[in-house]
Amino acid sequence: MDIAIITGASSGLGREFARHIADRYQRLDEIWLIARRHERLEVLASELAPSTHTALRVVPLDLADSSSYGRLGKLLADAKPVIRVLVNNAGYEREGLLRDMRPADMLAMIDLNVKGVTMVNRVFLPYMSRGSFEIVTGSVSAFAPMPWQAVYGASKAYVRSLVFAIREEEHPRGVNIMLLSPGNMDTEMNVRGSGGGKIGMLPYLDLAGTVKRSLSLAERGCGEYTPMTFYKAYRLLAKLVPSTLMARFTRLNSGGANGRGL
Ligand SMILES: NC(=O)C1=CN([C@@H]2O[C@H](COP(=O)(O)OP(=O)(O)OC[C@H]3O[C@@H](n4cnc5c(N)ncnc54)[C@H](OP(=O)(O)O)[C@@H]3O)[C@@H](O)[C@H]2O)C=CC1
Ligand SMILES: N[C@@H](C=O)C(=O)O
Repeated sequence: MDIAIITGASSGLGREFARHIADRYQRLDEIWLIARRHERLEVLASELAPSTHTALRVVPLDLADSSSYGRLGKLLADAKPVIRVLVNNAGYEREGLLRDMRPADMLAMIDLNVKGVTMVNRVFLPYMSRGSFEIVTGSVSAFAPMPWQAVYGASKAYVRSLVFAIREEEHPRGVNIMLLSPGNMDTEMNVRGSGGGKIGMLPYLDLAGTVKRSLSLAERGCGEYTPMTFYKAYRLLAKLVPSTLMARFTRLNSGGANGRGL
């Protein structure tokens, strides 16, 4: 049984991936939609059902909760699928001065963006084989330290490092892993116009275009995709300039002394 799996499918980028995958890979037997909000996933599944022969499986899970990995392992052991496409996308973001942040928010980012993204790989990679590919959603926030988004940026820097390492581990058996590093996207996480800071004035990506291009690049074995020339230039800048100086620059873009939205 050939399947695709999308985490964070209940909104934003993940939901867009689900729509495109259902349309693009009509030969899949099942698509598994994972997120916490069960009803949202059910609505998406019924929206997609009329235009695909692929079965849609709603898998409501909290990927920040360690017990979910065992439950996924059990589902996989029962179904014994070949995972053709994996979109490891669920993410959580809260910002503020680290010394003032709610510990629960900080832990939620670490539990999902670091632990969850890592364990999704551990659980699913053994079921992927030659020709399969994974897209992991990182962020431009990984390129340089991000004052007022310190934990989120660091969690995405972890993702970036993880992806490039396991990409090499998986290459010999023909499984491609691609890091997608988006800039601003108008989703629940970052509703356009809702923040007071300067980051909100940076360009926003077109979700459909980003998803289409990501799938075609990952299919072809690409390892990294940063949409938009503006964010590619930022990636290059962050490579050339020392991190301490970059942090000063990103601090200004985060809203200066008061930070973004504070
Ligand atoms: N929006 C932006 O500007 C940018 C976003 N990103 C990254 O893109 C990815 C997608 O985010 P985006 O679509 O923008 O944001 P959304 O908030 O719209 O989507 C986040 C998704 O993650 C799911 N999710 C959150 N927490 C958990 C959890 N504990 N367990 C399982 N699923 C969870 C949410 O579903 P539910 O709440 O139902 O669990 C939702 O489906 C994230 O990794 C984000 O960090 C990167 C760069 C920029
Ligand atoms: N979530 C984003 C910003 O708020 C990002 O990853 O840049």
